[in-house]
Amino acid sequence: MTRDLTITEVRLTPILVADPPLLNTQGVHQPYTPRLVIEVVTADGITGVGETYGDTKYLELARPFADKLVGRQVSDLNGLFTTADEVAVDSSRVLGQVDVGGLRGVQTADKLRLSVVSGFEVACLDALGKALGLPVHALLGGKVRDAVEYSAYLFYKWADHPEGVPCEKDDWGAAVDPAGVVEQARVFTERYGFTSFKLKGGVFPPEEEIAAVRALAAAFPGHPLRLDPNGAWSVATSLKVAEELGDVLEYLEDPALGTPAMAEVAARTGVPLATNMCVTTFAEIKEAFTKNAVQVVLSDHHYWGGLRNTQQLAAVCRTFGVGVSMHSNTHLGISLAAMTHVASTVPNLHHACDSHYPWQSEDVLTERLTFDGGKVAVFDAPGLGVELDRDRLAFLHRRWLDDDGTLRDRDDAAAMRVADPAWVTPSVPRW
Ligand SMILES: O=C([O-])C(=O)C[C@H](O)[C@@H](O)C(=O)[O-]
Ligand SMILES: [Mg+2]
Repeated sequence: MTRDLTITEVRLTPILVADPPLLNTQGVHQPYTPRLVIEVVTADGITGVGETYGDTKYLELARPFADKLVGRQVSDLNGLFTTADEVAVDSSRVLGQVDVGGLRGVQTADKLRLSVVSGFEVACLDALGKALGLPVHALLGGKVRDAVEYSAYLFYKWADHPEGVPCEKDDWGAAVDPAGVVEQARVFTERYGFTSFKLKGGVFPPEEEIAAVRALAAAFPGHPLRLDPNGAWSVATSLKVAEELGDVLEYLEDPALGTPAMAEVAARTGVPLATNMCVTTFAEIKEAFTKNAVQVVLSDHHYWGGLRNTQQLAAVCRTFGVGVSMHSNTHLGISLAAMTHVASTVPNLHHACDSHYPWQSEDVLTERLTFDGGKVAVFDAPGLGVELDRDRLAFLHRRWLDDDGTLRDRDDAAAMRVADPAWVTPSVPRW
């Protein structure tokens, strides 16, 4: 049977999804965070879905990009990149800018484009898979595992967003000390069966975060542990933490900011270093790998440009003997499905991937994805194997429409200022 894979329509739906008060070195998560849901429709009436960042700068690019795709084939995945290059990026969005205050490294025009392309690539792969009756992992060459392991992503957290701020309540409670962190980890294991743990650090002075990791090690002996202060420490502080926690850490994630500082730390500790901050583009690989600055790259299909670029990154890492795993920030089930498909095809994935999904009480799918024993089973249904819940999508879009603009761009420092008007983004190194 021949199929008409021509794209006849692209729908873009920006939404705001509930987010708990999770703390990081920049500040705190807003009560609602923007995401963009992308749908591509083919001449045969097949719809593919994708998801990416929904902040204004991404929407500004996604709209003209979407217009250019009408009339093209969903199978023309390579063409997405050349088409994206034709869309102008407002230089004020990228010059001297960093992503989410630096949490995802530098901001460049290319990275901005790739962050948009990734959502469309996933939507095209979903549509193509549905048209061919094949799961996305088959389009990527086939899965090498039937389930993908994720780690519990622990956060220091307030019980509630600041008083008076409209928000959705969550049932996780507060975690602002070692006992709270261990309790949160227990809930993660009970609800999802995770066996490895990552703590988002850079929030409290290093001694307190060392104590929290020590408490985790005592509560979960032998389980892989990670600590990620998002580059908040000096080289000296990073080395001190590495020395104190070296016996229990699987890796230390971005202890210090930038490749030269990471290389200095790496040269003086045996603890492996992971990053989603100094290697975030192909252009950054050469310096980091030749300086031996990182031992694990945390890929993220959103900003690396999609699932096939993630496979290419994994191949480069394999060539250099560098490990690979996955970074995550707030995302929904479409992206978790996409992450799981690509992760299932990467042979050299030796660490459990990060996922924020357990923190998201809201989704746009008819059925939430589930973790069993800390793993997500790889779907074998055509495409991504997920279905959009149009009522939920409309509800979350209505929230975005009703917002006066304050929540449409993620800003953890601004969210912190609601609780602490004197808060300024800490200069780095903070400790
Ligand atoms: O370094 C990381 O793993 C992240 O930046 C992940 C997320 O952005 C996390 O820090 C957050 O959302 O606060
Ligand atoms: Mg990180």
